[in-house]
Amino acid sequence: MTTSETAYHRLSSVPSPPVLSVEDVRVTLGRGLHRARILDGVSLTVERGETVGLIGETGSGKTTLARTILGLTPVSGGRVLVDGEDVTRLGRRKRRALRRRGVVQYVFQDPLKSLDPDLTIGESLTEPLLLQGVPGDEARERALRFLGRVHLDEQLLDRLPGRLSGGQRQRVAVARALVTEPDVVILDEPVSALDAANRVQVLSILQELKAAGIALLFVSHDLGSVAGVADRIAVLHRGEVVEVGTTRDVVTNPSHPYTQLLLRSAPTLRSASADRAERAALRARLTA
Ligand SMILES: Nc1ncnc2c1ncn2[C@@H]1O[C@H](COP(=O)(O)OP(=O)(O)OP(=O)(O)O)[C@@H](O)[C@H]1O
Repeated sequence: MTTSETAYHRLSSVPSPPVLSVEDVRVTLGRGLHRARILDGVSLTVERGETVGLIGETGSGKTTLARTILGLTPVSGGRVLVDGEDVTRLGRRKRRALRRRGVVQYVFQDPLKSLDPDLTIGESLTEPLLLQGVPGDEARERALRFLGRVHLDEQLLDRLPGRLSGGQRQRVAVARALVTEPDVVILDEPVSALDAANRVQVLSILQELKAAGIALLFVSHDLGSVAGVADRIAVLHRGEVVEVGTTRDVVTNPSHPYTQLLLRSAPTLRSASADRAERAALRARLTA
């Protein structure tokens, strides 16, 4: 959907379907004795222009869900609709075509994974567009525009990623995810590897993208960084969504013990660090 179509849907009374709809997804991975259910009946939607935070501890299945949305991990049940198209049923050729269209983009925790170390920043930003057949001049113009959107100077265009700071690299990775004007961007721990100053900068860029109506799925173990950006939060625990609600509701009135535990472990959301005994008691309830 183009930007003007998105604006039309926002202004008109025509209900627009979610840009991303994960429906009762089950994923089983591993072989033999190590085979395990990693996602168990996960459902989640991201509406146009909405930012959804997906939070959960290490091993809860966040990256597996992100990979499933990208069509990289096969499902054993359920479906994933991107702009109404079930990406779990696509053949390899259609999946590649969908990827080339850049409808869903992905930003990794480590920006070096999103950026080819041998390509200049300019080449990294224009590559997805040239693959789509966008003419060189237009691709360069767009690359420059999106570099500006992440508040980076055009002088960086000729540099290699290795000559940028971690924070600059992550902003380039965000710009690269945006150049194809995707319907939804998945950000997998986008600020976890950054220092405090860069974290604040990237989070404020995410706020701007959100204000510009780009749909974001912000994946993180850190409720604190997600809460400042997300409209809604889904909590993943051992492969199941145990709670989903508006950020305000989840933060002020969490219903699941696991969410309560995450909140008590997020010092930025509490005036004082929580009592260790309180957290231990919640953990005991979860493992009981
Ligand atoms: N290919 C695989 N085969 C078997 N098990 C896997 C595979 N990939 C992931 N897992 C397991 O699935 C579970 C969820 O992993 P996943 O990486 O999705 O979690 P996560 O929430 O993203 O964690 P992290 O924050 O550490 O990245 C883990 O227990 C992991 O060991």
